[in-house]
Amino acid sequence: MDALISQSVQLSTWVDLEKMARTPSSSLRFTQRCRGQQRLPKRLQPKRAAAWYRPVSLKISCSSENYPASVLESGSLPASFDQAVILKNKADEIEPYLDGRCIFLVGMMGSGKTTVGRILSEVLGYSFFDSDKLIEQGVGGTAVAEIFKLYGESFFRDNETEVLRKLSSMHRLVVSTGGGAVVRPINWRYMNKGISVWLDVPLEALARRITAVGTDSRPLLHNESGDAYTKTFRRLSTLWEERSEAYTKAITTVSLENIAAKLGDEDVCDITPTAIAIEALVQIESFVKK
Ligand SMILES: Nc1ncnc2c1ncn2[C@@H]1O[C@H](COP(=O)(O)OP(=O)(O)OP(=O)(O)O)[C@@H](O)[C@H]1O
Ligand SMILES: O=C(O)C1=C[C@@H](O)[C@@H](O)[C@H](O)C1
Repeated sequence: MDALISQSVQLSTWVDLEKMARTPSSSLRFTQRCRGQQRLPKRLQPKRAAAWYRPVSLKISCSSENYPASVLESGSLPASFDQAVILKNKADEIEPYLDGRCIFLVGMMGSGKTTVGRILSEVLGYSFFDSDKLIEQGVGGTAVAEIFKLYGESFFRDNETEVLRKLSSMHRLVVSTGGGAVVRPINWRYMNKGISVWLDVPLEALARRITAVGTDSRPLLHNESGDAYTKTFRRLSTLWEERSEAYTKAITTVSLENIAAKLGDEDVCDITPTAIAIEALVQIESFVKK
């Protein structure tokens, strides 16, 4: 036990968070889906994810600076409209209301916390942290799957709580949390010092994304049988039953089904990370302006 304790995260020594947080993400790039992409049968679609979106130059886009950022709320977003402009306008509009509060993204594994979190940090001029990565650094660069194997899940969870505690005392961060961070009530005390945002993605879409990138780095998906999609979907369903209620403790929710309905998309997998980031800002706005 002593050995375990001595290996637990010493945040003050393993990473200078304060210093890193003073350096906001530098590359300001925005993304947009390639609309011309050929449709494949659903089960073959996951590989689209990585190539889905292309960078959009903000300089070119900014000509339509005063376009109403509430366009997504009204559900009237034209398919070809430059989402990067809407995103940037919305970020500029709400940033002063945040008062430097951190944004904690929660959601099942594969829900896009890292992808969307990076976009949000860039447009808000915040720093981005991935709590899984911080835990790995704290355990000498050991991968999450290895930490589970060597020391067990509760060791991992203790370190996760410590990381969240530390991050919650800081400002101007966007944090991508681990999929299971919602389970411990104490973590909510830390995350809700800032603004928590639940990315609510249907299980089928999660299973497709995760199958596309593989389950090696996700220890909780290792013990199922069957083909990759089926076992991922099955395990996600069990985790969902255990956790769905916990996710509702988030201060705000971004539902991909709601976005799909607003945009007229029939498939949640067609929603770009940029559109999800816009909706996150819209939801955060309704909380901070309350
Ligand atoms: N809107 C999206 N559409 C399609 N694919 C996406 C979208 N958002 C993320 N992805 C893809 O899904 C996978 C998981 O995304 P990401 O790593 O951002 O999720 P996460 O919630 O941080 O996952 P984890 O909790 O397991 O670390 C990645 O391959 C990413 O490219
Ligand atoms: O859903 C979960 O419990 C996890 C998700 C990952 O982000 C990691 O935090 C870890 O693999 C556990």
